[in-house]
Amino acid sequence: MDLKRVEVVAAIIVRDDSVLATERGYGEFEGWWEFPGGKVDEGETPEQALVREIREELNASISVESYLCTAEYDYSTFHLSMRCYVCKLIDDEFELLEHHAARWLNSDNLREVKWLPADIQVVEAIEASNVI
Ligand SMILES: Nc1nc2c([nH]c(=O)n2[C@H]2C[C@H](O)[C@@H](COP(=O)(O)OP(=O)(O)OP(=O)(O)O)O2)c(=O)[nH]1
Repeated sequence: MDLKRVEVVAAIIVRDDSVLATERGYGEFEGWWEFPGGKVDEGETPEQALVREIREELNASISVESYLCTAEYDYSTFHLSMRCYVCKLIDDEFELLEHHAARWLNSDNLREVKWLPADIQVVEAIEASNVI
């Protein structure tokens, strides 16, 4: 049987030579690290979903700068299709409304956190780009 397809957007928030990683604060993947974002609602563009999710999760405004990659990954109960965009914080500040922790990671320590399995593809795309 085909797995249910879940469409997600994720923000690769860049500042200087670092990207923002956040630790999931609840649910099945609690304790795993991810790029902030979430599911796209019906009728939303990916960019609109991203701006909404970052407001909900980080109480921050972002500008969506460019498309980076799409991670495709089969979890046991669903297929994840995750579009990732390079973004910038409009103000420097953010709050962790849903996550346990956040870290700014650079190219030397990008692999130090326990990334969600799908995110290894995104880490590779960051490494192959000149994003950080
Ligand atoms: N936001 C985000 N989600 C990711 C990443 N990597 C990854 O596998 N995922 C998965 C985890 C979730 O199953 C799904 C994102 O959905 P979500 O953040 O809305 O999570 P959720 O299911 O807890 O949300 P909700 O239904 O409670 O609103 O994508 C990532 O880097 N960022």
